[in-house]
Amino acid sequence: MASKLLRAVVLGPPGSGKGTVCQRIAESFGLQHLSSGHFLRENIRAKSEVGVLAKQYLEQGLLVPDHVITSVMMMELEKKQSQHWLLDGFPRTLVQAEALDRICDLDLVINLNIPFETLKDRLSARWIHPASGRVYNMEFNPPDVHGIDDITGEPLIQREDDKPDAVAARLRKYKEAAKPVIELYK
Ligand SMILES: Nc1nc2c(ncn2[C@@H]2O[C@H](COP(=O)(O)OP(=O)(O)O)[C@@H](O)[C@H]2O)c(=O)[nH]1
Ligand SMILES: Nc1ncnc2c1ncn2[C@@H]1O[C@H](COP(=O)(O)OP(=O)(O)O)[C@@H](O)[C@H]1O
Repeated sequence: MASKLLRAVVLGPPGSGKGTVCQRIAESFGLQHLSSGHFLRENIRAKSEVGVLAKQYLEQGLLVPDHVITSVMMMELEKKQSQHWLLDGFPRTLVQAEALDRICDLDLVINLNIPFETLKDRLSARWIHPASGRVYNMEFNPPDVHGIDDITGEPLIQREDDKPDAVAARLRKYKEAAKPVIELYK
C-alpha cells in the first residue's frame, strides 16, 4: 500500500536557518529539499530564461514576481509528486501560498522566528558552495579549510545579496510579504 507523502513548508526570514534546517531534516528522513533560492541561483548560473529574468531581482534583494516563481516551482513540484518534500523559500507571498494550496494539502508548516540582529550577523558570516547550495557560517559551522567546500574542495563565495545594503532591503520585504502567509497558515 502506498504511504502518504509528506508535504511540508519551512518559513522564515533570510538568515533564519531555513536552508540549514531543511538540509538536516531532508538528510535524516530521506525527503526532497526544494529551495526556491537555490533553484533561482542555478538558473542564473546556467543563464536560462528564468535565470535572466530573475537575476536583477536577486541582485537588488527584491522578490522575483509571483507569476515567475510560482510557475517554475509548480513545474518542480510536478516532477517530485511521487516523493516526500520540504519546501524552503516558497511560498513567500499570499499569492504564492494560494497557488500552492490549489495543488496540495500541506501536512506541516514550520515558522522560524529569529531576532533581526541575529539575522544580520548570520548573513554577514554566510558562505556558500554555489554548485551544491551547501551553506557554511564562519562562526556557526565553518568549513574544514577556510574558503573551501568540504566535499568538493572548490572555492566558497559570499552571496551578493548578503551584503549589508541588500540584506536590509530583503529583511524589510520579507516582513511585509510574509505576514499574510503566516496568518493563512495559522
Ligand atoms: N549561530 C547559528 N547559525 C546558524 C544556525 N542555523 C543556520 N545558521 C547559519 O546562518 C546562516 C543562514 O542560514 P541559512 O540556512 O542559509 O538561512 P536561510 O536564509 O533561512 O536559508 C548560514 O551561514 C548558516 O550556517 C543556528 O542555529 N545558529
Ligand atoms: N518564493 C520566492 N518569491 C520571490 N522571490 C524569491 C522566492 N524565493 C527566492 N526568491 C528570490 O531569491 C532570493 C534568495 O532567496 P533564498 O535563497 O531563499 O534566500 P534567503 O532566505 O536567504 O533570502 C530572494 O531574495 C528573492 O530575490
